[in-house]
Amino acid sequence: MMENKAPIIEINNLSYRYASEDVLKDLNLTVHKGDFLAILGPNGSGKSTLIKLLLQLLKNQKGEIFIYGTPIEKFYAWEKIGFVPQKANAFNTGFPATVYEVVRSGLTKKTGLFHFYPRNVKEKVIDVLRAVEMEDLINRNIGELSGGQQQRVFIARALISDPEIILLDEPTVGIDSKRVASFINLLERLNKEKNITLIMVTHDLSAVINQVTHIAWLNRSLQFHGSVKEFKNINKVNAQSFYQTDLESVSNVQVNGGKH
Ligand SMILES: Nc1ncnc2c1ncn2[C@@H]1O[C@H](COP(=O)(O)OP(=O)(O)OP(=O)(O)O)[C@@H](O)[C@H]1O
Repeated sequence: MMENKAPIIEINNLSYRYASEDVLKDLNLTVHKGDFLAILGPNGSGKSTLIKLLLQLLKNQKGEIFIYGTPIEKFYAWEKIGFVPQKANAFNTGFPATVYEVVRSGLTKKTGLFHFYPRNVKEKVIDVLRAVEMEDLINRNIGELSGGQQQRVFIARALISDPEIILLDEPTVGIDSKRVASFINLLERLNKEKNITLIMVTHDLSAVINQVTHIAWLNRSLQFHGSVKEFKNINKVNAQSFYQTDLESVSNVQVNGGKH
């Protein structure tokens, strides 16, 4: 059972406000090793704020976050945590960087380790590009790639420091729906085969429900957190008020595994 797995992120009574606006209210959430967690919720529900707090781009105001049991303010092993931003199509065709250079830039946190071993860097870049099936495009200009391909490059960039956790903030925005499926399958593979814990903000429940292991439904406070099985069970009981109405209005999801 998942409860036997080690908790790697523990959020206790976390609240956050910008100016006079309470954005996160009294959040409690534990993520275990190997979870593939989708964070869903309406626009403005605090999803990105939560990710920023987990990356310490924002500092805690109230409540605590522990990573591997360490209070996040005292956590320094950031190479264990990768981040994939919402960046599909972020580079135009003239952007002067190759796929190789973009992936290599993910090593900045570990420069000390790789600085004197340029050959190893190249091997490592090829290795992570292979993991996302992009090794053939290593010398291409990043701006010439599709949004979906660029996101794979960003996954490779996150993978290069051998992270144990990857946070993703709406990684499929701007990617056409055919490619979203293969992108989510890639994430599932990283989760299952490399046992990387994934925490992904998404609007698209139907695209991820068969791959993720857990769902957190956020609307400033946490409305639900549990396994996909528990989520489906709740929705059988409470389909109208929760699954159908709330989520469909947010994301135009087609429930029951419908394609779009
Ligand atoms: N830097 C900021 N200063 C003031 N208010 C902010 C700031 N960033 C976000 N907010 C507000 O906080 C609320 C939550 O924003 P957040 O980006 O966390 O939501 P979200 O769930 O990620 O939304 P979306 O799905 O639209 O991306 C919103 O009302 C937003 O306007």
